Amino acid sequence: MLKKKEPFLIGVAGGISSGKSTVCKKIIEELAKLNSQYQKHVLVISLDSFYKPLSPEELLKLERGELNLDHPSAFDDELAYETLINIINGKTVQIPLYEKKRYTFSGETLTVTAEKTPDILIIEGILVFYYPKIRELCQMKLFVDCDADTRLSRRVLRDMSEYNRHLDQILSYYQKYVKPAFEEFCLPTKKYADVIIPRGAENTVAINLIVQHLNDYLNSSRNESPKQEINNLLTVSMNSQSTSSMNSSNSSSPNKTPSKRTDIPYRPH
Ligand SMILES: Nc1ncnc2c1ncn2[C@@H]1O[C@H](COP(=O)(O)OP(=O)(O)O)[C@@H](O)[C@H]1O
Ligand SMILES: Nc1ccn([C@@H]2O[C@H](COP(=O)(O)O)[C@@H](O)[C@H]2O)c(=O)n1
Repeated sequence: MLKKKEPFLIGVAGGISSGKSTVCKKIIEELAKLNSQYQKHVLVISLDSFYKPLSPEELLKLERGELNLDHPSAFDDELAYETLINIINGKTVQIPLYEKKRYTFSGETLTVTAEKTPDILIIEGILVFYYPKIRELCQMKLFVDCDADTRLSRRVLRDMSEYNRHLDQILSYYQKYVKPAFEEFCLPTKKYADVIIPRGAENTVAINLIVQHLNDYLNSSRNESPKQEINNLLTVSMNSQSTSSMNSSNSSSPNKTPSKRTDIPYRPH
């Protein structure tokens, strides 16, 4: 059996509640429709999995609305980068699952082993393109564009219905931290995107172009045994883990060469 090709890394950035996760799901669904014969493996990782754990003092600050979870320093970008590198190099990694509602990690992790190395790896989050090392690792960069009113209204609905947060708390946090951080750290990274997606998952033209490109990549990366059953789609979302399946065709390879990363450091165990 020939060695499996390393995963194709996609970065998906955009403001809060812009539709990043929904775009990821849509890409996966549409890819599955194009590929009917072979199991493919797509792994979506949220940058939320790399929030720095909060100390009891920091949790108290958060309760007082004095801790900024939208600032680049809130994430362990080095750990996120190393995790991506290790997945790309076929190493076993543990990805912690973050619970937004409780501002903490659930204690559960998703294990990605060499056998489960994905064909396509997606990292999504507000600041995915802020960190140069992560940004430069991405072979395809997508920025989900959505107006601020829509994002805020989605955020209010989500925080109230899913996380039982109070309206005044949500709005003051938004004004104090979320909006300024979007303007200072997220929006300026839009320029790095290969594709800017207005209207998110509803933008079928953009989604279809992206999916076609990925399908070409999948069909040109057939250096694994064709009948090899690769584990199903794995999705790590902000606060949940779900598994579903996705198929891909192994038929006529268009032999296209997707953009290739260079200088990926090899990280031994
Ligand atoms: N194109 C869209 N039209 C309408 N609602 C959407 C659209 N994209 C996402 N949503 C909804 O907005 C909310 C936030 O979307 P999500 O994909 O979770 O955003 P993000 O991952 O950027 O935080 C969800 O309730 C989702 O169903
Ligand atoms: N426990 C937490 C941690 C972060 N947030 C907010 O999530 C936003 C980013 O996630 P998106 O899915 O909206 O991109 C960011 O604005 C954080 O303030 C949270 O609500 N709870």
